[in-house]
Amino acid sequence: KGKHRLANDVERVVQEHLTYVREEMCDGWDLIHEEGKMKVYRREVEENGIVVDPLKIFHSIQGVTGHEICHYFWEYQYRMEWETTLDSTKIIEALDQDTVIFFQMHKRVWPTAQRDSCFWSHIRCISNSEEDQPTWLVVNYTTPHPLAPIKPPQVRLIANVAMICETIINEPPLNPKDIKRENIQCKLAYVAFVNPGGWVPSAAVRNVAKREYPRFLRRFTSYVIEQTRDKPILF
Ligand SMILES: O=S(=O)(CCO)c1ccc(-c2ccc(C3CCCC3)c([C@@H]3C[C@@H]3c3ccccn3)c2)cc1
Repeated sequence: KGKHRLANDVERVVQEHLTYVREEMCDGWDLIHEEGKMKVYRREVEENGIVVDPLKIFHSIQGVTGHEICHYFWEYQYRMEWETTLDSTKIIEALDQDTVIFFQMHKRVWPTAQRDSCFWSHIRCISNSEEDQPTWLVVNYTTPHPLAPIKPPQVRLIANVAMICETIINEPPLNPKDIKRENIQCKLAYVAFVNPGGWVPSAAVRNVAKREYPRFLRRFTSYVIEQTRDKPILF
């Protein structure tokens, strides 16, 4: 199938994330939260008085693959089962079998006005040298759309989010068919650049972010572990 109208944007943003995720975590990033294997980093950034702190979370999940994490993160039908911060989500356009456009209504976070979001969501497998497992990623990137008009008082979020996953196979058995879930783990990097799209009290949005991102990742990864427990491994 030919290239869709946003194919070049998707390519550019995916490459940016792939370059950026490997960036050293020293300069200017504060470790703001740690629980188990999850490390949450943040940089404090304000644009015109609006908090737009970039956020980076590194996590390692036992028993699931990067493909499985990305599958449940990207697929529409599971979203309301793990996303607790949404009032609604729907696909308003499919650009190809790996790229769709979502429109979402986010639950209101007092005292801020209600947010909505419209973003293309792209899933991709990047097979590097054949001996390792491939890298799977999902990118969610804000885009305007005629079916998602801005409707004040709702405020449009500006989000650029990536979930980038590697699959590690510990002590691979001779026959790949014998790989068990206790031999695999997913190492993920989650990057979120979210601009609330309108004024919010800095302290409020920083507290919400500090609480909600780890909670969302905890809940999402537990959901994937549950969903995949008795299923064949999806590499
Ligand atoms: O990973 S995703 O692409 C999953 C797609 O469903 C994604 C995750 C989170 C957001 C998000 C949306 C709104 C808000 C705020 C801004 C002012 C008032 C609400 C926040 C702030 C950071 C805090 C936050 C973090 C996580 C969850 C909810 N709240 C984040 C958007 C997309």
